[in-house]
Amino acid sequence: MKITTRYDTHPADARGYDTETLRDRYLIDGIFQADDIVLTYSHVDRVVAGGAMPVSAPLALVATKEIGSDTFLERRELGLFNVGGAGRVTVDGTVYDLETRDALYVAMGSVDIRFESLDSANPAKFYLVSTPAHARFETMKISAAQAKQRPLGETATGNKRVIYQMIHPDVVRTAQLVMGLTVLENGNMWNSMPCHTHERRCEFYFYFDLPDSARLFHFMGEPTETRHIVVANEQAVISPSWSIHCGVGTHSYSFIWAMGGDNQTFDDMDQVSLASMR
Ligand SMILES: O=C[C@H](O)[C@@H](O)CC(=O)C(=O)O
Ligand SMILES: [Zn+2]
Repeated sequence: MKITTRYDTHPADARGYDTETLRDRYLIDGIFQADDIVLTYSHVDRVVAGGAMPVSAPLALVATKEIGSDTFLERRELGLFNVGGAGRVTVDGTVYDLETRDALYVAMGSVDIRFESLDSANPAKFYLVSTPAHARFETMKISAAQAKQRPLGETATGNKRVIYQMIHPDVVRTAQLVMGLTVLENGNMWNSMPCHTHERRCEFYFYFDLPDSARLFHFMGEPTETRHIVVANEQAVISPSWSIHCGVGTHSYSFIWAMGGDNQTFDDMDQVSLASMR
């Protein structure tokens, strides 16, 4: 298991970042490495995000010095989505089989968490997001069919998509974590446009279903100081609470969003008018 630390930034400091510094601070690359768990410990709401890709043998989630407790979930909760082949997650002996796009919420206090692939020729890829928690709720598997679906956008504006709210207060109780999947309809390229901020919560965007030859331009920054990061398939972007988060691809794609912070009120975004953006 590998874990890398990222620190938080003041919006006024981020204005002066060049491309390399922006990528170093906000882009998470190398999420899926065969037979390894690769994590980023962010000081943005202490979110830990990354991937587990078991191929030849099961992988176990263990605590590191960064986590600061005896077990990874002693004072944390975990949300995960399978974006690869059929996979299995075992939580303290209970087995959860996850097809691609199925999600699992793992409760605080769970001790023994193992990831495995059902077919090593088509390995599972588990995208993981963990936030601090101080109360235990129930571990629960959530399939895309169980999600609260929110169709949004239209073809004329290139943003026709369905938001699947999966780890969401209407579906499963959590301490703070909220997660879901957004799928763009083929031929639609814009996500989260018109865009928004929410100072009450940070957000992490993990982009996938993007062909290797395609790229996505993820926009971030204060609404009047926008910057962009060029993103490839299976990369993630850290969005501090002060930043917009939206993007346009050279091909349609999907992404998993995850939020942590003061509330779980999905619809309290501060909408940004296009005319005010710079
Ligand atoms: O605060 C909410 C999050 O940014 C996402 O739910 C937005 C999103 O998936 C979209 O508009 O496509
Ligand atoms: Zn948002």
